Amino acid sequence: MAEPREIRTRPEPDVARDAEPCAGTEEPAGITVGEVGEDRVLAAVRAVIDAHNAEEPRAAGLALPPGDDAAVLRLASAEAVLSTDTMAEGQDFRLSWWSDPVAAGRAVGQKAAAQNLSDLNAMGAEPLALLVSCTLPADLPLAAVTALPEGLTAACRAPGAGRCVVAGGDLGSGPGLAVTITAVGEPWRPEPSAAARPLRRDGARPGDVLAISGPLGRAAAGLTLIEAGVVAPDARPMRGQSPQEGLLAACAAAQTAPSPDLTSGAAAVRAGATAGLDVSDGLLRDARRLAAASDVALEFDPAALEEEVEPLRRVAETLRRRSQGARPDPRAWVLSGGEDYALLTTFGAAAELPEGFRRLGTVRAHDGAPGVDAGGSEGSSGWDSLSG
Ligand SMILES: Nc1ncnc2c1ncn2[C@@H]1O[C@H](COP(=O)(O)OP(=O)(O)OP(=O)(O)O)[C@@H](O)[C@H]1O
Ligand SMILES: Cc1ncc(C[n+]2csc(CCOP(=O)(O)O)c2C)c(N)n1
Ligand SMILES: [Mg+2]
Repeated sequence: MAEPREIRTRPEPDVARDAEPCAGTEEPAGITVGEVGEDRVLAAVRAVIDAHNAEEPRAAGLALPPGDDAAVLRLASAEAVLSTDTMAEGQDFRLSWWSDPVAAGRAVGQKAAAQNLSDLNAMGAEPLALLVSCTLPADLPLAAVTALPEGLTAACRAPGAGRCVVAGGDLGSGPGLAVTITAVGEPWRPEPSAAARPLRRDGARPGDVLAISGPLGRAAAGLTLIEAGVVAPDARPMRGQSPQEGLLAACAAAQTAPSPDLTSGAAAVRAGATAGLDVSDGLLRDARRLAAASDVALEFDPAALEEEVEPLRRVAETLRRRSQGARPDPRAWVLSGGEDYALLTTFGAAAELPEGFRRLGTVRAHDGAPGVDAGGSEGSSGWDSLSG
């Protein structure tokens, strides 16, 4: 019989098994997925997903719900927008960050959904369905797996994603927890009678304004804070906290359960954005991708970058005080941290930036090769999914 895997302060298995049942199932707390087997894990997962899919307007979009070899989705548009992304234990999160398997499962589910929803948002598309494939170690507590769809469906209830169903998935076993999501969407229209126009990376033109839709560097700061044991992974900003504790909690939340603004893609399309992508691998690395696709140079405004870095200097200061030997670099968090899921966008010079967008710089013609000018920090590499 497989022992439940180490999730920091998890109770001793025999004690846990006599305790309250696992949420949403009749199983004792602490029982593992290997002990209950595929059918019972699937039943627990489906209970959460089916309840989510049954609510209007989502139910109206599912012509055939999960349960057959594939689901059938109703599309209004002639074009679908497709994206996929994997989150793997060790590379994207550590289960050892959490003491509670339910909190761990919820956060992993929310982040896996959020990073995929962010990619659709970055295409100017409305998310309609997710397919969720899970690799589960046999010794993972069932409670963590039941919590996964709770995190997924919570992410789908964010403004901008309200029509998104979970159309199915797959369960398999392997040495580490991994969640792969495929997301399906439809491009937003600038206005009801206009043709759909996905937000691509290749439309930036010299003279355009470069803008960003959300905070930068927080997820990277959160990763450092959590790894140093300075902030708990489930810390969340709350009323009554000091502004500094609230900021530290916002960094933890940005890392473990990001909630990108999923209305920003539609807003960018309506405001006539010329190009856009979401910042997942670091501002400069992703900006270089946009510059290369559009064959332009992106010039960052030093004062605008400083505004992003400034609040994180206070985070770095707390980290230095509370964790001996820590050498945080708040500028590197902003420029190359990654996992921000903010929308980096370009607009024509005359366009009014939509609410929530801040100006970051200017698009210029390049003098030889596309690239970015960030006041001497251009060498910063960002995240590489194979070499870290
Ligand atoms: N194994 C693969 N097979 C086919 N296409 C791939 C594969 N891996 C990546 N791609 C394609 O390469 C492009 C860039 O991939 P990348 O993962 O960098 O996309 P992204 O969504 O911007 O990044 P992130 O994963 O950080 O969100 C995407 O269009 C993606 O579909
Ligand atoms: C344990 C642990 N180690 C490192 C990181 C940092 N990290 C992981 S993926 C990624 C970029 C986006 O990836 P992708 O392009 O695959 O979506 C970054 C910056 C983390 N979150 N947890
Ligand atoms: Mg992306």
